[in-house]
Amino acid sequence: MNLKHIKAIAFDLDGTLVDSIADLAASANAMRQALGLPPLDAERIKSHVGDGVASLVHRALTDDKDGQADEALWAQGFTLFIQHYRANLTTHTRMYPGVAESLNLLRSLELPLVVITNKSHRLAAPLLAELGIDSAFSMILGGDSLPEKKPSALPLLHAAAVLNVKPQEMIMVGDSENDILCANKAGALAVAVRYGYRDAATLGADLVVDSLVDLFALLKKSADPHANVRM
Ligand SMILES: O=C(O)COP(=O)(O)O
Ligand SMILES: [Mg+2]
Repeated sequence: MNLKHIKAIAFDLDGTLVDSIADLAASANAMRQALGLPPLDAERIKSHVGDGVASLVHRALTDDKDGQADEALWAQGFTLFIQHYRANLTTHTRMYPGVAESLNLLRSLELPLVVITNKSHRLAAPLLAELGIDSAFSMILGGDSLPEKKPSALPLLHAAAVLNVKPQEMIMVGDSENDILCANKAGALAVAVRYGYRDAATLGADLVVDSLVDLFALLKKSADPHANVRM
């Protein structure tokens, strides 16, 4: 695929734009403590992140990736988690190195930028606002914005339709299998970041980058009429 044809870029949030593990782990452990459960390791909680808050609460209560907590316990846990996390979206959460700079650079290429996350919209939007980068994005799709979330192609297809571009003209940048599957099913270019919550080398992305600055450099080069960048 030639990067010259790229007309819009979608970004995953957790593990791609921001490192949110410390705050997610603190909220999961505050929930566990309120329910009389011992704390879990942040690394353990990291392995439970990626399919949205409802699923994280099940996994954090059972400490099992496929675990389903009892319905009443889950409902209590969900409320406790959201209360704590809403108040601590950016206590420790920061952008990864190069993110703020690359968003500005990418905007200079006049490409619309969107966020497609499995986090609830009501958490994702204020998180981006607190970090001062919400205005970089023309759309923020949360895991609860549409009937299906990643790994479904729906959020990416929806973004493409709203932006009036073909999914094949979009890049999805992410850190997990959900992002790559979403991109593949939509027909978009799948780019993985090496620093995220999963091992990027195993995801089967079309391209793996060390930083979003590298992605900008590739796009800029391919926009140069004298360059011939193919991947
Ligand atoms: O909140 C999650 O579970 C993961 O969110 P992400 O899709 O931004 O990685
Ligand atoms: Mg992610």
